[in-house]
Amino acid sequence: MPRFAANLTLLFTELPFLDRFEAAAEAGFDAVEVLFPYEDAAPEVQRRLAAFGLHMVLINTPPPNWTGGARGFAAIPDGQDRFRHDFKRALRFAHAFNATHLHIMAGVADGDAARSIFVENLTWAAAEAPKQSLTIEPINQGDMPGYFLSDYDLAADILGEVNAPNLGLQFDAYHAHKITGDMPATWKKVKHLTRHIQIGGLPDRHEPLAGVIDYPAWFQGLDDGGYDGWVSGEYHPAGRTEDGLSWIKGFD
Ligand SMILES: O=C(O)C(=O)[C@H](O)CO
Ligand SMILES: [Mg+2]
Repeated sequence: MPRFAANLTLLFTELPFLDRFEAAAEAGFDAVEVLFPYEDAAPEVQRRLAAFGLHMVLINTPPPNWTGGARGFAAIPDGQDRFRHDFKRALRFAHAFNATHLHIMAGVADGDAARSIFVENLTWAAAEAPKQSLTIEPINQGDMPGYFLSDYDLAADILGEVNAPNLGLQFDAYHAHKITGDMPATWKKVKHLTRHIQIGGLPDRHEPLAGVIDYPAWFQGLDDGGYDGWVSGEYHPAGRTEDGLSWIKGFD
């Protein structure tokens, strides 16, 4: 089975944020990710990671206000100062947590100006943080209307143009199905670009079980294909988080 991580922004929300680390460790996870770990003091998060033997797989560059606010600044033509300021801050958090990946959020934008500023900002970020793995993630338009990056061909083109060794694709299987209608075929096209995977069930982004996407078969394919990155559960549990974790235990 792949190496699994728990997204603590979406999982274990029965508990206050800082208590989710212990719950994830007790449920059998060795690693976690947190979309926006900017509201709690970094040393407190570090303490929880160490206390429960957890690795931080990923954090995101910050939007100012996640609830109904911006979705990032990397592709916003007049948002370059904001993006660079936020990126440096995000990098400090990523270093403090020893996070494997930092996901750069593009924001809501479209057109040629957005594409060129995205390439420019990614090129700058990759040079600014040569030792940090950076990712970009296509997100479906239904969940995030107007998000700049919602196309895998565009993501592949941009990665090719930036051509930085520390920048790669974040492949969210739930978004991939929503965007292309054929997640396994999309995976085959982009797996060579991918450095992090997230998963969730279809159609409602609940547990990643067998269904529209045959997750048991796909996990086997990841193993057979030698994928050695993390696979993170990023979904809204249908009930109690602990009751829906058969996917980390071989679907028993
Ligand atoms: O929406 C997702 O799938 C993500 O992974 C983003 O990081 C933020 O929502
Ligand atoms: Mg995702």
